[in-house]
Amino acid sequence: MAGITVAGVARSFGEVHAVRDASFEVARGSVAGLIGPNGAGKTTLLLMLASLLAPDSGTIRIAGYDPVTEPHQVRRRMGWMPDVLGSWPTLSVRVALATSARMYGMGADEASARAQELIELVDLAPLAEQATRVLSRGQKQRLSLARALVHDPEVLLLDEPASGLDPAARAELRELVRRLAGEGKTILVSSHVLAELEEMADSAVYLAAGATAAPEDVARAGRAARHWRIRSLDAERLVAALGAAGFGEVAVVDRLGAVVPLASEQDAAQLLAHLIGTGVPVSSFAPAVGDLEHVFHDLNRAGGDA
Ligand SMILES: Nc1ncnc2c1ncn2[C@@H]1O[C@H](COP(=O)(O)OP(=O)(O)OP(=O)(O)O)[C@@H](O)[C@H]1O
Repeated sequence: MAGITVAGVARSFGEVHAVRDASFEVARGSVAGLIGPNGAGKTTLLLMLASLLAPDSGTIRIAGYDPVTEPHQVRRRMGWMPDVLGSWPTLSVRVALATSARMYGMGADEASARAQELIELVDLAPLAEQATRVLSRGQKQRLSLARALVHDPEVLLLDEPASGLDPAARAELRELVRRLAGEGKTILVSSHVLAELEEMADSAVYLAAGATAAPEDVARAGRAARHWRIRSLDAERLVAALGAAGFGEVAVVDRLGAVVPLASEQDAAQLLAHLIGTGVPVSSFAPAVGDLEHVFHDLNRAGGDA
């Protein structure tokens, strides 16, 4: 059984069709990225998965339970990290976490032990006795993640968890998410930072104008023509060789090298062999953007053309 199953889910707010048709599965013990432009319906979808908003139609299962008819079962097994932490501003980090733990039915001693574990897990020890209102945005994100983990849930829903985090904290978040998935948790993460998701997610759910992209469209987008960035120790020779190779127009030449549109991985392999064969000192040859970003742009372009 999948950790998360969504089939034909829709939700409107009056005339606004925030989610029109969402269908996807996230395998147990895996991380899925939830990707979509602003206003695509990501937060609305996550709220429905978290049992905080009822769908108008469709079915959702979280660890096998229905958030509409079995919200208590879902909340026991699901941790929700909202994009903005709404919390008790005057409580200390430690007391806020212990209070959350008490709300899940833990006794006082168990709750304070859990608070201590979580403070260490998200690296908030030096701030444990501070009121939560004095935390920086990134520190609040870490507290919010700790709160989502209080009851050791099977399924985690993270809405923009990396927002406001510095690069070191982002790297720690990635590691933590991977570790939690390794322990068997099912994790759905929404983020606009696709390079971030690239390193963290096993799969991706693309949402545009309230609808998830069909798997065949995602596969097609993955195979579509894309830009490759090529660097050489001798930029002039590279540009001359590219012109002569006839693989397509060089799109950009800048201090980071040349960017060339190529129809397929086969073309990329052939061009690389050609450049090396003609003696161009190539120092780097790679897709200009990651796979997720490539698919995201291609799907949005295709959606815009429709
Ligand atoms: N409570 C509400 N009442 C009316 N409209 C809403 C409500 N919540 C969301 N919407 C609308 O539904 C659409 C989807 O919003 P949602 O917040 O789910 O998008 P999102 O993908 O999370 O966007 P972002 O990436 O900008 O956070 C938007 O047009 C939004 O204005």
